Amino acid sequence: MNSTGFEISFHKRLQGQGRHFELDIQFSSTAPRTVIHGPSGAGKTLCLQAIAGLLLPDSGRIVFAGQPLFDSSAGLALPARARGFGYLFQDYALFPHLNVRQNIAFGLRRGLFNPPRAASEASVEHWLQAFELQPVAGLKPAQLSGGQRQRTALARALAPQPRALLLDEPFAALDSALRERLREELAELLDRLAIPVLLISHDEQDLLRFGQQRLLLREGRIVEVG
Ligand SMILES: Nc1ncnc2c1ncn2[C@@H]1O[C@H](COP(=O)(O)OP(=O)(O)OP(=O)(O)O)[C@@H](O)[C@H]1O
Repeated sequence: MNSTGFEISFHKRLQGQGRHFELDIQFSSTAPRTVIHGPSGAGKTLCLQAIAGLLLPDSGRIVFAGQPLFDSSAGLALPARARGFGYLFQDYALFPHLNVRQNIAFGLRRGLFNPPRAASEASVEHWLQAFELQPVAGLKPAQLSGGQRQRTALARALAPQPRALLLDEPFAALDSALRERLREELAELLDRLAIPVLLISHDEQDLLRFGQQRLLLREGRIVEVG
């Protein structure tokens, strides 16, 4: 039994517009940082969504830290909010009508942890400071730079103290200079937080920086583990 990382084995068939796509995912991981990489269209985002609870597999098991989150044979499918993961979407999915502070606070009010108001405010201030977002705390996402948007989304994912972080191409929306800087910043931050990370990317540099364990995904299957 792997009681610290992911134990994943599931199947999902998606059908749409005369095409179909099959995901048949099997891996287990104990490394603090795992990268799933592979070409565009390989199924990386769908795989991460299934682990997060945003996509329901047809069958199989998804276990984290020894706890089953999905088990088709037992009729178990925990909803996303009960899985305790922080999730960073490829386009960050910030709420456009909320400012930076409100975006970060959102997960605290709605989340599993539901802390008292004072603790929630302290946590938001902590993350504003940690990511140097105080000067833009009152701005809406459309008024932010790419890097500020990414840091806001990361702060929102981290504020509820998730037990693991799921990152979908965290640097893809950034220009190359900023991408390198934020990659370094995030790697250092994650070292300090000691929180398990599952990251998907098709960028070789992400693989080098984050890929303690590397899983190559092709056509819906993990074909290489390194
Ligand atoms: N609802 C759906 N119905 C049918 N096929 C789908 C559906 N959603 C995604 N797909 C297909 O599944 C495949 C995998 O998509 P996915 O977004 O997971 O790829 P990816 O590896 O994350 O790609 P990228 O690196 O470009 O983001 C694609 O071919 C996509 O067209």
